[in-house]
Amino acid sequence: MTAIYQSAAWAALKEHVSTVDALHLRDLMQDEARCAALTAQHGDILLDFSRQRVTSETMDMLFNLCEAADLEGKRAAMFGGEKINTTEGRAVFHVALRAPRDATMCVDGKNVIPDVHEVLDRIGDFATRVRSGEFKGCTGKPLRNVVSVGIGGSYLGPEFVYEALRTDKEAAVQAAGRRLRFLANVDPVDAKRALEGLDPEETLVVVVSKTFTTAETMLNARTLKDWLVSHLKGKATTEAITKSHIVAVSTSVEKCQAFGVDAANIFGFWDWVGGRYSVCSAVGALPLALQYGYDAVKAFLAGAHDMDRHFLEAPLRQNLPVLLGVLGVWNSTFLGSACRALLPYSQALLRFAAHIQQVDMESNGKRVAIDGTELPFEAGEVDFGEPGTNGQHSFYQLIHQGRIVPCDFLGYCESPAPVSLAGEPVTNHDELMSNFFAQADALAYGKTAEQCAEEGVPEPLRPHKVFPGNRPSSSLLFPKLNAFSLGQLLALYEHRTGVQGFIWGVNSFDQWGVELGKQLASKASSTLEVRTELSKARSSNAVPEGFNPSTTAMLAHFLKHSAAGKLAAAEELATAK
Ligand SMILES: O=P(O)(O)OC[C@H]1O[C@](O)(CO)[C@@H](O)[C@@H]1O
Repeated sequence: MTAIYQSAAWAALKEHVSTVDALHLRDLMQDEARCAALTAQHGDILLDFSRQRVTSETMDMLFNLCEAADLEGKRAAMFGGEKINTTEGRAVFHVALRAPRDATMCVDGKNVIPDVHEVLDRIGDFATRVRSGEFKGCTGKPLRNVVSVGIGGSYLGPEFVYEALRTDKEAAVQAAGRRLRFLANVDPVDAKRALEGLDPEETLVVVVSKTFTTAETMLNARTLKDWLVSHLKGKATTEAITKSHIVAVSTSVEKCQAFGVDAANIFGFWDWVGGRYSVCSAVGALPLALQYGYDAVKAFLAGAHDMDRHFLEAPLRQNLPVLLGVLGVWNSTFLGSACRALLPYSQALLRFAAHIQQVDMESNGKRVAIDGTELPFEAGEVDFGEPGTNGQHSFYQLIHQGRIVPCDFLGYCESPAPVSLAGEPVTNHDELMSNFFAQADALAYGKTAEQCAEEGVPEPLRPHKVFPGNRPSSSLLFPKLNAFSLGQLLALYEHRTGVQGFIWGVNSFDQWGVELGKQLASKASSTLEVRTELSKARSSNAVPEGFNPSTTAMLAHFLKHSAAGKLAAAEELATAK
């Protein structure tokens, strides 16, 4: 297959850029037929991409590019369980995690759906027993608190969904009297914050790790095990404490058992689930079912599945993930915007951008094509975002008058927590949404020097008050935020990332780029080992070996200034033994 960047479709788009550069959204938005054509709908979800710098010709060319990239073939291969993650020799089958029980979806000729639902059933049963108090702590107390220990894909997705459902009426009822905390960072501050105010007798620790080898997660898991044992040791054996207070989610049952987790308390998933695509597995399903009940999880999975069907079956021109994907490729590869802003006008989605940062940037932040050849263009976008209207008072100055940053605006017609004050002309949600509508238009239309003059802006100030406009954005309008629509939103953005990777010809499902930093970190960590090198800590002037001059100097500075803390820690340990 010809490399996509050598295709006629790619060359045509390159050529077409100058045509679009001669146009301004201010004029394009006057064309009602164009605006109507640049919308798409899935059920009650409306996507309006008329504020994208495209004409119908641009869209035709982008769909030619999809054909040249064999997008539909690659999509079918993914849904067919083929091992499209060639560098790891794995299928990419997160869609199977949310398929109905009667579906048949195979990897290596084996239908994986029975296994998927066997784990989901166990999660439903376990969550019900913990929430009812049938499954108790080792001292007989109900386990009201859950601390989910995991990082990256074993944390960001579950936390995004947890935060999003906190203000959902039904979910809030189900969460009454319960606490769910996340511990991701190896920074001891994160452990302190996660455990703040928690009674160990009422706390269940869920250790979440696809590999069960990630350094941060395993050290945090040992730290929390130590916390439980040190507080409960007078009341039960370590084995009994572990059996009642520690469960695990992983693809490696053996490693979980080696950590001491009882086999009945291990919830598996499979290597065909990428970490950053794992929120629909036990990674998300278990902590969320413990907090909100299993019905919320079922609704979330059903929403994701609904979007999977849409992605698989809808014609490309009416296919929301495909439209968002091709527009992302157009803005970044052809119009040269390296960044993209995710702007949910919903405070409940405060952790959405963080999750999509990993989904998108760990997937498409690649320098070589899937066959290993170097790419002559930059793949991947730099994603960032903040809920509206907060972002308006932070980085919107730049997106209006600084560099061009394509934006995705997300909004909901209904608020999960409506407020309307007597005497106020609009409800609080309407006030929020008026900004949702206004900001996209302000970016598109801008304000000219002539308009500034008409407003009486003094000459010298005009250049500062001109808004160039012509800044692209898409607007997504959902009816309301609940577990089902959250599943739809998640799958929409997962598939958007997949579409871009399929077009760019990269492997969106591996992440070799995270390894070097980890290797160097474990090398540095061995230098900073305290417990066995008690003596070394005393002589804080020990010069670390094996590093470049600047790292050596920094390590020496760190050792010098942290020796005191370490000495205290080491002596405390020595006396404790
Ligand atoms: O779930 P695990 O195996 O602990 O990995 C955590 C995260 O670390 C990464 O491998 C990156 O380092 C992510 O891809 C993954 O989501």
